[in-house]
Amino acid sequence: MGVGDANAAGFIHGGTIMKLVDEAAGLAAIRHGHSRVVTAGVDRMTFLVPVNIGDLVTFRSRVNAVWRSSMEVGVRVEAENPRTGEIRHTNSAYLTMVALDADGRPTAVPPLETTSPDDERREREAQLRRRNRLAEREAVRADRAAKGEDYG
Ligand SMILES: CC(=O)SCCNC(=O)CCNC(=O)[C@H](O)C(C)(C)COP(=O)(O)OP(=O)(O)OC[C@H]1O[C@@H](n2cnc3c(N)ncnc32)[C@H](O)[C@@H]1OP(=O)(O)O
Repeated sequence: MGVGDANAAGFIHGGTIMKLVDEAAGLAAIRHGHSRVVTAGVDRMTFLVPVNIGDLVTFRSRVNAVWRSSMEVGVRVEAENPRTGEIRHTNSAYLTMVALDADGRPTAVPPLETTSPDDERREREAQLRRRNRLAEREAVRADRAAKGEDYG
């Protein structure tokens, strides 16, 4: 990553990392669904340590779980200092991507084949994040309803 991507402190902008995370997630979802996809939500994005100017940054994305048209994609970001070879885990993110048909409507994607205990753990944790997200939405809806506020 170069100086054009950096902020005044000399670190790479979080927004630059987020854009590339989104692109990496999209590619994993397209590969799985064999269709075009859109980002429906970013369920989590963590910034563990900064990415420095000159770091070689790698984005690894994989589909963790599949529902009907939506998929959770996990992205792991690592930054390597090419002078020392030191590799740091800098970011993790979970995004929900939705597959679209030729008319732009959500369309079903193939089931996910889990082949290892790690795959099963990732799928289980993705189900947990989805349950938490939906439960939070319901809790906010109920709270607003109790106060007579609109839920957009
Ligand atoms: C790669 C990019 O950067 S694309 C640019 C950024 N993204 C966009 O512009 C997307 C804009 N949003 C949209 O087009 C729509 O809201 C869509 C396609 C995501 C969903 O459309 P909807 O009319 O709500 O479709 P619908 O209610 O049938 O839901 C389709 C699926 O999306 C899921 N979904 C919808 N909204 C969300 C959300 N906010 N978070 C997570 N999942 C969602 C639903 O759970 C459903 O999943 P399922 O089929 O696996 O059960």
